[in-house]
Amino acid sequence: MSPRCGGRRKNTCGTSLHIFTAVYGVITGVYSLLTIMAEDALMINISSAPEKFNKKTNRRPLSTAEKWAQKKRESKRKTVFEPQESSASKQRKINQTGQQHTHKQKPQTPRSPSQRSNNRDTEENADQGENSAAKSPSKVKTFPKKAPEEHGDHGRPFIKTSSLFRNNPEIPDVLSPAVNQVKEKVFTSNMFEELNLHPHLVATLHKVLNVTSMTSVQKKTIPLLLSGKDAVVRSQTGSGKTLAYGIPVVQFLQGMQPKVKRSDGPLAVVIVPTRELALQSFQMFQKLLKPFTWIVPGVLMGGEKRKAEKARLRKGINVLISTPGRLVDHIKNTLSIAFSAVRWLILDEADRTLDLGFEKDLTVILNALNATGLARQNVLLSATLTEGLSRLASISMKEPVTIHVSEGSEETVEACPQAAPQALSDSYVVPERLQQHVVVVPSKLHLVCLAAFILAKCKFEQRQKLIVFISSCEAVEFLLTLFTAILCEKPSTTSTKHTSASLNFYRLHGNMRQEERTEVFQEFSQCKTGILLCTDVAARGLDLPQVTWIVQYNPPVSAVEYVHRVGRTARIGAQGSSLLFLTPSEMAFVDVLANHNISLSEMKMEDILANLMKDERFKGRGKWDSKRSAAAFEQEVRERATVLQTDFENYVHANNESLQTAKCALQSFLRAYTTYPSSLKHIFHIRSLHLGHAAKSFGLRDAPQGLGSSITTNPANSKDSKKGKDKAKRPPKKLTAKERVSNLMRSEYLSGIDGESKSKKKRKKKKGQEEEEQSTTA
Ligand SMILES: Nc1ncnc2c1ncn2[C@@H]1O[C@H](COP(=O)(O)OP(=O)(O)OP(=O)(O)O)[C@@H](O)[C@H]1O
Repeated sequence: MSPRCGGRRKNTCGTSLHIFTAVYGVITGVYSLLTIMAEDALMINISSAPEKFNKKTNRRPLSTAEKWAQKKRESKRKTVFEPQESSASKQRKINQTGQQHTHKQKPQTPRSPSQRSNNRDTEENADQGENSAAKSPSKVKTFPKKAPEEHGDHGRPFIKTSSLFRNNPEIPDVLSPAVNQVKEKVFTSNMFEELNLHPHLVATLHKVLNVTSMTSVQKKTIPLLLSGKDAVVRSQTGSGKTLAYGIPVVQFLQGMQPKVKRSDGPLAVVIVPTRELALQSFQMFQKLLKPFTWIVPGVLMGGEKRKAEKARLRKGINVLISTPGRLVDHIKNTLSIAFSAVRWLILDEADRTLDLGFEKDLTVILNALNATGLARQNVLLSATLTEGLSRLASISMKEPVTIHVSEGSEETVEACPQAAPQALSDSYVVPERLQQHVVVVPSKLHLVCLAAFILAKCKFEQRQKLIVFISSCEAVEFLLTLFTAILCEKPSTTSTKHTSASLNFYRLHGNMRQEERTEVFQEFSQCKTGILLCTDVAARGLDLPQVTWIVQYNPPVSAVEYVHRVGRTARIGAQGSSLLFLTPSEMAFVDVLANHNISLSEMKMEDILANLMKDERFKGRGKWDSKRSAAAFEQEVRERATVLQTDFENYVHANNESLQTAKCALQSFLRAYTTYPSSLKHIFHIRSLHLGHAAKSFGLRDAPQGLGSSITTNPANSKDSKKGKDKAKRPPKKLTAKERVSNLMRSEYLSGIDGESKSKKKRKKKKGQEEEEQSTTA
């Protein structure tokens, strides 16, 4: 080729290049404008109020008029798009925006498709860079880098996932130390007939309670108690401790001479920490006493009408089951309660009863019982015996025998007089067929991860029954409303594949009315599938049949509470699973559990989120088909998680009421977070929480203002502050850690008089005395 020709050609090429560049510029400009509109529409969608799904397309629709109107408004506020701007400077801007973006949603600079894809790459790279800089790559789990095809290059509408998946702390591998998990055999081959019980009692066990062979703890405890000894009993959750004390009490009472009369009053007193547990024990005694109609069981618990309880006490209750607070209430206010005949005192879940707030009540009860001077048998029971228990044992028992069901078989059951209960408290026993898991989830992703897990279990699997433990009553209420609104939504008519089961949510916490609590307890006991969102009020003793999963959405305050929570499943030899949610900063809790011989296996957050692929309601904006790459799959999962989170946020921000509920729930969560004991503060410290990320887990786009000050305020004072200006002006009372724990406990275990104001107590006392006077004169 000659240089001339070459030159001409060069010139021709140069001219063509100019024309091409101009045309390209126009096309790019138009294309960019269209894309901005599309992107803005997406942003509008993210921040707008929740809208109903379009059943045909299964998308969140946004009318063109809305898009344009919003676009116009947005364009006034936003930086004007400048097509002339060099891509390098635009990239700088984008990077700055990306760096500034923490948890505040800021107006975004519009970007061209290629810039958006670059930005996505940059954001991902930045995140991965941060991660890898801090941690060795082998230990760090990150989402795979996106393939270019997922970045909008195929014209897929773009979903902004960055705020949910960006700037999260890294997730190190869980290294659960190997432990020698202690095992207890649940059943023995021995039958109840061998115990020389009343034949009607044995028949009742067979026919009414449907039990034939004894469990290990029953085999050891029943004969010991029948021999008249005091006992401290520890055996794993769901091993039959209730019958272990119920059978000897009934056997003893039915054989009493002269025959028991109602007018004898209480002969056995059973103290349990929660109302539901009181109800459960009462129902068990009702069944056991069926053939012995002259012995009357009765229950007293907070939330019930005192007047009715008094009337029943006056008529006579022989086996009295009560929560500590309500019994103290009656001891102080009801003249007709007399303990002169009491022969048995049972403290079920004794260590919990001893928890802050109940020790005083227990002292009042013990003093009232001791005043009669009658010989009495005392029994303390729990799956976990703690230090406080030895103190109680020493003041309330005579030479107690400690029963500890240990590894192997019934032969290894130990009965050692005077054994110090705390010697047994280092390693806890969990049911052998319980599969324990832990998942490490950054705060921001907590909400979608829980939702994905619930959908996976209760929507796409058969006959699953879940209990989800949450740290505060307000958070339970909030999640119930949110999940009911978003997860229970009617599925698309176009996809019938995975939409058979509907989700049934229940809730249980200490701020509910008693009738409601009882109703929920009964309903959830009987249901075949459902999700119970609850506080620790349901952690102890409750025997809810066929629970398949325990989810600890907020970590427990101790290893002891962990054991009791997971103990709501895998009961009496059945199978069950548990899942503990931890944030990366809370991972050391795994070691705390390992110190008590509890070992967990890891479940991956990504695997849980991947369950969203089964739910077409949350699908991303592009066309998804299963033949695409693993990275595309990962991206689709992220998009679905973002769609779900967006739905949550839209719901929360739709009106002031839902916004306040979310803020209140976040506040109570933070308040609960301050109540971890000092021994665990290095793991669960309020300072290690990222408030913005925590806010996201309550569907809030920002951390509300003034959170820090409100979480140190006494919640009990909040009502007072509304009463008058003077009170509101007073600086909030700073509480000690102990007071804060105590407040929390009272709200969870409200048992009648706890937590009431002094004036209210006074009024009730006066009313009680009046009633008493009336009834004695009548
Ligand atoms: N010998 C038995 N055979 C079969 N089932 C039994 C037997 N004893 C008790 N059960 C059943 O086992 C379940 C668990 O019993 P229970 O609630 O007494 O356990 P627990 O040890 O008190 O548990 P937790 O420590 O959680 O309070 C109950 O449904 C009970 O009816």
